[in-house]
Order: sequence, then C-alpha cells, then structure tokens
Amino acid sequence: MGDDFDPETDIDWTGDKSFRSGFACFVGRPNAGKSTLTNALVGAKIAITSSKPQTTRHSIRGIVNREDSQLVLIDTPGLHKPRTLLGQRLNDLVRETWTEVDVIGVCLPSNQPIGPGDTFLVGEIAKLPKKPKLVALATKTDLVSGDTLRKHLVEIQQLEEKLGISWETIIPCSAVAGEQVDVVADELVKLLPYGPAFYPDGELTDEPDETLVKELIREAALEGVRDELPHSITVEIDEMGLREGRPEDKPLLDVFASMIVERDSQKGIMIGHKGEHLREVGTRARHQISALLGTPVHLDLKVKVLKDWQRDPKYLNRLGF
Ligand SMILES: Nc1nc2c(ncn2[C@@H]2O[C@H](COP(=O)(O)OP(=O)(O)OP(=O)(O)O)[C@@H](O)[C@H]2O)c(=O)[nH]1
Repeated sequence: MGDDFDPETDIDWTGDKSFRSGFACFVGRPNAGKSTLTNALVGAKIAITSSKPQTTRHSIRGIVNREDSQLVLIDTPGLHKPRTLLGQRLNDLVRETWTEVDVIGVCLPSNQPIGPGDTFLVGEIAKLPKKPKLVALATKTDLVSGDTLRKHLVEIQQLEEKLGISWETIIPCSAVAGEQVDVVADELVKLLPYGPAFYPDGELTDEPDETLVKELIREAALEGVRDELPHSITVEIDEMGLREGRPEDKPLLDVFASMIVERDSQKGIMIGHKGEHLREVGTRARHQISALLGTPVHLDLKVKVLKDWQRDPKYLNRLGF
C-alpha cells in the first residue's frame, strides 16, 4: 500500500492543522454502488446535489460537512468508448476531473468478480500524468459471505501490481447495511489537504436547481427507451421560475423545458402514440422535481430536433458540453 510522503497533505503550509477540505469522486462500473454510497455519506437521500462551484466546472454530488473537514463529492459521467464528439468531450471531462480531485474512490462491488471493465477503468487512472490518491472500496459487502469478501479483497490488492497503482487503503463497506460508511468518510477525509471549507455549511447557489431539474427530466426520459436513443437525448431548460402572484404558502414552480434529440424519427419515439410517451415522461419528471425541490411544479415539456447535435460543436457549446 502507498504510504508515500505527499507535501500537499503532509506538510502544514498554513500553520492551521485544524481543518481539511477537498474533493473526491467515485468511479466504478455501472451499478457499482456509487450513488448509494454518496447518499449514505452525505446522510440524506438527494443530497445537496448538482451545483456548479466557482472553482471547477464540475457538478457536485454532495458535500460531507464535519467539524474537522469538508469533503466535496464530485459527479463524473461514466467513461465510454467515444463514438461522437460529445463522447470525446465527456471522456476528456472525466479525465480532467480525475486530475483535479484529491482522492478517487474506486468502487468494486464485492458480489461481482473484478472484470475487464474494472481493470480498464483503473488502468486509465494509472495512465494519468498527475495521479490523485486512490482508495479501493469493496462495496455491497452485505451481499457476500466472509470467504467471498476475503477473496475479493485479495483480488483488489493484486490490482496494485497488475496495473502499477497503489491503494492508500482498501475498505470493505455496505451503504445499504450502513457498514463502514463512517470509515469511508474518515479515510477519505484523512487524504484531503489542510485548508478552509470551499462551501459555506449547507449553502449553495441556486443555479444548481436548473442543473438538477435537467437531470431529473433526462432520467425520466431515459426510462424505457432502448438502444442508442439514450445517448441522443439531452435536455435544455428554456425558462424556470416561481410563478408570480401566488400566495406565499402555495408556491408553484414553472418549468419550460425541451428534450433534444438528433433526428425526426427520434422525436416521434419521444412523443409516442398520441403523445402518450411525452405525457408519461412529463408526469414522472414533475413528481421527481417536486419531491426534490419541495414545491408543486408545472412542467411544460417539448421535444426538439437539433440535427446531429452530438457532432456539432456549435450545438455542444450551446448545450453546455
Ligand atoms: N445490497 C446492497 N445493494 C446495494 C448497495 N449499494 C448499492 N446497492 C444497490 O445496487 C444498485 C446500484 O446502486 P447505485 O448506487 O445506483 O450504483 P451506481 O454505481 O451509482 O450506478 P450507475 O449510476 O449506474 O453508475 C442499486 O439497486 C442499489 O440499491 C449495498 O451496499 N448493498
């Protein structure tokens, strides 16, 4: 295991050793348990999510505020084989995020053998010019026997030699059973540099609501659609705000949004027979947004075609990629 001396965390430049703060992200194959662990760490379902902090362009998944530290968990999209300009940009963004965080937690579910997807991911991290500290998290321990877990931990350890990396620590944990979640927090915090909190306790700007609403609509839109369509969908908020003239105890949030697809044929699918699919997506998204923001929502949802937006730099810029 790596116990290398690191001047950034091991020397106290400021003289103040009372507080640590920094950034971490979780990586892992789909379903590895990243979101569940994030929520368990932050301590609330739908954590203080998705903000665009001033210091980085990345969205925040959640913030773990403690007396002695602030750990900011950053969201990264998965790494995919890029097939479009968007794919490339997303991958670049992921790699960039990796070099900017202090710690990466690699989630390796205990109930699944380590596979090519995992080694690819860790291998990519190993290639980075500036490597953040790495922590291995053997997630979902509640699903396996002690024996299986021990073998899994050995396999994780062996990745060090196989991929030329070094784990700061390997932590078995279960976010669902609440096992060792506090240890994960402790260990991540230990690896952060000394410094003051990046964000005031519990407070974030209100821009993120829009980001969040966008994500919820996209999530609702993706449910039940197949094949390559998911990659072609993005969401744009045209306008969003509290309706004026409402009584204070009965606010209503108006959201005007467009689901953007690449081709006319996809538009048809998104709208569905007699508009049924669009209505379903709207209802699902509206419930989610309303649950999250705690306000009733009026959602006006349209479908728009931006031809081949994933390959068009102009569209990508407009959509914020
Ligand atoms: N039994 C058990 N199930 C878990 C645990 N953590 C996550 N899960 C389940 O595993 C599934 C995937 O969990 P997520 O947290 O969504 O995984 P993820 O890595 O964020 O997935 P993607 O967003 O697809 O990348 C969900 O059904 C979770 O309920 C755990 O500690 N124990």
